[in-house]
Amino acid sequence: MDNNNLEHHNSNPFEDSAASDLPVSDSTAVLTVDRNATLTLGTDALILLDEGLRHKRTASNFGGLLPQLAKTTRAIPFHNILWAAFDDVEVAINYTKPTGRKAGSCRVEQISYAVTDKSLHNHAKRWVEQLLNRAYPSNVMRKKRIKVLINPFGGQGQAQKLWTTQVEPVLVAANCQIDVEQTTYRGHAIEIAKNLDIEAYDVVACASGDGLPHEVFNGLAKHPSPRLALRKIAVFQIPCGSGNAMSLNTTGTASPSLAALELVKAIRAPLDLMAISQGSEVFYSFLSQAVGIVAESDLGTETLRWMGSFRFTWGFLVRLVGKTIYPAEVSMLVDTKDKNEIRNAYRATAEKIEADRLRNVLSESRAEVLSDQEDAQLPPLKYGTVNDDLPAGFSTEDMPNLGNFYVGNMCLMSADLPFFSTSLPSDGRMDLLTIAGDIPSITALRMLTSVEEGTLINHPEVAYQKVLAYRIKPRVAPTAGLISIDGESVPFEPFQAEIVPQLGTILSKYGGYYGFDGRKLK
Ligand SMILES: Nc1ncnc2c1ncn2[C@@H]1O[C@H](COP(=O)(O)OP(=O)(O)OP(=O)(O)O)[C@@H](O)[C@H]1O
Repeated sequence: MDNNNLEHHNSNPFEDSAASDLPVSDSTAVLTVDRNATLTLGTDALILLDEGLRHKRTASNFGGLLPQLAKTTRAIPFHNILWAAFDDVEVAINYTKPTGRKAGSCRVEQISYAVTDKSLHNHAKRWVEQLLNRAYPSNVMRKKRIKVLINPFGGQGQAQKLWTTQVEPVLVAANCQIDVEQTTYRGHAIEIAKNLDIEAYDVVACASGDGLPHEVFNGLAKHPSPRLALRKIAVFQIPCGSGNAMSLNTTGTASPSLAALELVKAIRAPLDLMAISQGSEVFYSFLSQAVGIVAESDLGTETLRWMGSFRFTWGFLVRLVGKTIYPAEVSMLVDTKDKNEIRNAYRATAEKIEADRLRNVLSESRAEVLSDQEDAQLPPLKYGTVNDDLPAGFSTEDMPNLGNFYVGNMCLMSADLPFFSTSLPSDGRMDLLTIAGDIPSITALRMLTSVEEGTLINHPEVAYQKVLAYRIKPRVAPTAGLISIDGESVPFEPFQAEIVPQLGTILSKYGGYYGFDGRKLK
């Protein structure tokens, strides 16, 4: 059963239905503790059977004055269990409990029971280890060593508070080793990642928007052993910014506390990065590049921050309906432009990964260390820079009516907007879509609904292709538009991008995909 479903089904933790989960025949799964309680390792959850702890206020016991013994059962999904220990006196279990509307957040709780019967101590020790094995399947790293970077200005200044109240307690309760640093200037995260002791950490977690992960990938790329640094250190976002696409794609949530749980439980996965060449610079993008409507919606709506994530949708709508165009010359090295092929391949991959994920057999498809054949340095650009002659194999198209040029390496670009539904973290390709700017307004409005459903690819007016590289030259004056790379503004000048397969590493709840259900593409 999906852990998520389990969480929802058991939103009332004292639900008796969980009792059917008990594997009564396996005595090693059961630990009897004091107060006549039993703790049992079920299929997906720890089942707690505790008698006589609840004093109910009912008419029959004089409004609670007489204690009423009630048999109670609590199910705690293994996924929510952060840590367990037995110290020869007590078994203590830390876990997260769903809280908030629609369980949109969680908080740390602890249960503890004494085991006074000494003859049970050896069994208690083994039982706790079994519980930890279920809470942390073999593909999930325990006690991660995490470098935490906090952008004090992230999310309109909320990041530090969100970290302290919602995230740190989860990581502490999971016995993670944490080392916290606030960024003090723009670009600070690049410096920190560049100088990171990569043997001392497993993860860099950014309590920020998408800006800090972008800097961390680029900082690791400047490390003395860049390829090893990008391979060994997993980059993670704790959603504390205004744009939290990375977290939405890798954890399925923009709630800092729920993302913290995924930081504890997610598995490592390779991520393709995109090498961007613009002017004399070369840097890496992990998320997206946009020219035209999306860039304007993202970057040109700062004054509408009060709208929250809706400002993006609003900006998009205004520009779509206004039929804004951004003429450009686009050259692409296309892998496939056959939408059927793209959809079918995605569906097959997503189904396989999801099935493995539910059976906990997903594991990182790549060694954590570089092999002898692999170079420790960054791979050279395959297609040169934007200043070189166009390499062979690129097809060039003049797009005088271009409205939207959007390239993605992840599925969701903001909450509920899966622009790139067929995107995969490491398929060695970028998803590139173009839409003319002068389409009828009614078509534009329909497209917006399709974006929300993840079916934008299905529109005949949308060109959707998987590409290995591209170059775009905007044909309007340099002051005429905006270009957004990973949500940050770059000069309105030609640039070139190429995919660098599996260069980076992330922690992801979904492993090799972003959780988008391929059946929705029909
Ligand atoms: N102390 C600081 N002072 C100024 N800028 C900072 C500081 N720390 C980080 N930054 C910069 O803030 C930028 C945005 O960061 P981030 O994405 O984490 O936040 P955000 O709330 O989503 O903001 P935005 O909407 O501006 O992208 C990054 O480019 C980063 O370099």
